Parts: sequence; structure tokens; C-alpha cells
Amino acid sequence: MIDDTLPLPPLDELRAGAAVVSLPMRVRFRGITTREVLLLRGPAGFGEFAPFPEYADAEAAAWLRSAIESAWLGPPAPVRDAVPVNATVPAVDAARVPEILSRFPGARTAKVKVAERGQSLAEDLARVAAVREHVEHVRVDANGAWTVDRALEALLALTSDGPLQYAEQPCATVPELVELRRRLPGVPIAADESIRRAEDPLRVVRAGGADVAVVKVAPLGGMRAVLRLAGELAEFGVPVVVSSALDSAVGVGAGLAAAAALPELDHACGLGTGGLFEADVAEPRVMVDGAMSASVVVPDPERVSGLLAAPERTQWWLARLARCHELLDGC
Ligand SMILES: O=C(O)CCC(=O)C1=CC=C[C@@H](O)[C@@H]1C(=O)O
Ligand SMILES: [Mg+2]
Repeated sequence: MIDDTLPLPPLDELRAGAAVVSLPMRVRFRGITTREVLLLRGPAGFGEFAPFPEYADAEAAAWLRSAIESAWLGPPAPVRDAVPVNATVPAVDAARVPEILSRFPGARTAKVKVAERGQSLAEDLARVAAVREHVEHVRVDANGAWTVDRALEALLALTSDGPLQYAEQPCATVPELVELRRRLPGVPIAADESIRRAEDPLRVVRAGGADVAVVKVAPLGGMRAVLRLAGELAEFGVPVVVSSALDSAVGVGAGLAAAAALPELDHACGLGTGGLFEADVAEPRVMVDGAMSASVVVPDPERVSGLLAAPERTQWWLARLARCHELLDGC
């Protein structure tokens, strides 16, 4: 049993509707250039099981719970049809910024990756300045790479020519986020890894380390888990931003469905990552006036067969599926 509403389907049923695809990326993001995804087919549609390869099974099991929810239960009831989406700008050279932003028509918010290994603060400043020329609201995401002192220095420099909507996971740990928030009151802090990779996703908020919560459907165990968490965060006055985990069109669909079902949605969501792929399992979603429709997406069988992963990778994913299924079975 996964929860009260969703029984755990037998492994054979999961395997019967499974396909592993390998999506080529246009730019390196999160250190990878190919994204592997196991698609599941169930009575309610499709689900996506795609924990990053380095994640251990205990963490990956939440992603399976989410995939099963999508394919066996389907989305929660929406309260809006379209979801505002931010542009996502990888750690590219500033000269490539206009080309990247052109893939997000009408986006009024952009999230810019900073603190990439091997790059300098000058490169971050140039990239953020290039983004500011085109987009009204700018956020940065350091993926926990800065110490508190380094974050202070970088964020002061990055806000010298305009405000930041927030800095996402500037430092790795909760105590560092708390200290930074105290020492730099002018820049709101968003927690990402401190929520999606934490035993207790509310800890960072209780400790006073976050103004905004980035929530991702798959790592948090599904759309309904995100809605429950958003309700708890609202009690602390902390708004959420639903973001992709570098999902295929199927996973992005689950993110959009969760965002469409949230009672309150004040911020643009990080669900425009489909444009980072050269090819996806469904026709790319169109972004109109900075928003995406939360309608259901069905993978296109021709695209899927053209993107199938190598047999040894498929075996690797099926073995991981079996191990995670066993973990959920023991819950
Ligand atoms: O939030 C966005 O704009 C897009 C999603 C995104 O940035 C991420 C997706 C998956 C893995 C991460 O490294 C990254 C993030 O840290 O938020
Ligand atoms: Mg992040």
C-alpha cells in the first residue's frame, strides 16, 4: 500500500508498461548531457520514474511512488488551467543568454544557474546582467555551492544592479541558510535541496532558513504529497514554486498538474525545462505569454521508440525499479 488511496501495483504490472528512454540535451545541465527516464503505463495514464543515477534506492523509492500515482491515480482536481513558468538559464556563457531565453516566450521570470564548478563570479555576473536586459524578475540557483561568506559576497555583487527575486539554495546546509538569511536580509532565500533531499522537508522552514520553498513532484513522492506539503508551508507563510526535476514531458505534466491544483500560486514555476532537451517523448509544450497549459500529455509511441535506451541501460533501470518496488512494498 502506498497510501490510503493508492495500492501498490504488483511489479509485473509495472514492468508490463515500462519503457526506458534516453533524452539528448541541448546544453549540459546539472553536469549531464543525456537524461534517462523510465516511463510507466497504468490505468490512469503515464508516469515517470527518473531518479538521478547516483541516488540510492531509499531516495529513489519516492520517485517511484510519484510515478505510480500519475499512472494509477491520475492528477488531482485543478483550480487553474494555465501555470506561469520561468525561463531556466543554465550556466552558459552570457552571449548565449538571448538564444536560451527565446525558448521561453513571454516569460517574465528567469532562473539563472550560478556557482557552477570551474566558473568564476565574473561569469555569473555577466550571465545575470544579460538576463536582466530581457526579463523582469530574476532568481539565481547556486545548488548549495557557496559557503556563507562566499554567498554574501556573490549575492551583494549580484544585487548591485537590481534586485533578485530570491537566491535558491545558496548554501548546502540548513544552519548556513539560517545564518545567511540573518546576515543578508535584503535577498529572499529559497530552499530546494534542503526540502527535496531532506528527511523532514519542513525543517528548513521551522529553523527560519527559507522565505520560499521549491517543491518537486517526483522527489517528494507525488502530486498529492506536494499539495499536502504546500498546505503545511502555507501555515508558516512560505509560498511554493513547483519545479521540474529535469523531467520528460510526462514528469513535467505531473508538475503542471500539481501547480494547477494549488490553492495559491504566486510565483512562476520551474517547469519549462522541456526546452533543454533536443528530443522528448511528446510534442514540446508551447509556452504562451509566459504560461503553460496544465493539460495531460500522452507520449507519442513513435518518439518513444526512437528514443529507447540501450538494452543494458534498460536492464539497469528495470533492476532499480524492482528494488524500489520492494522498498515501497515494505512500507
Ligand atoms: O527550476 C527550474 O527553473 C528548472 C529546474 C531546475 O533548475 C533543476 C532541475 C533538476 C535538478 C536541479 O539541478 C535543478 C535545480 O536545482 O533546481
Ligand atoms: Mg535548485
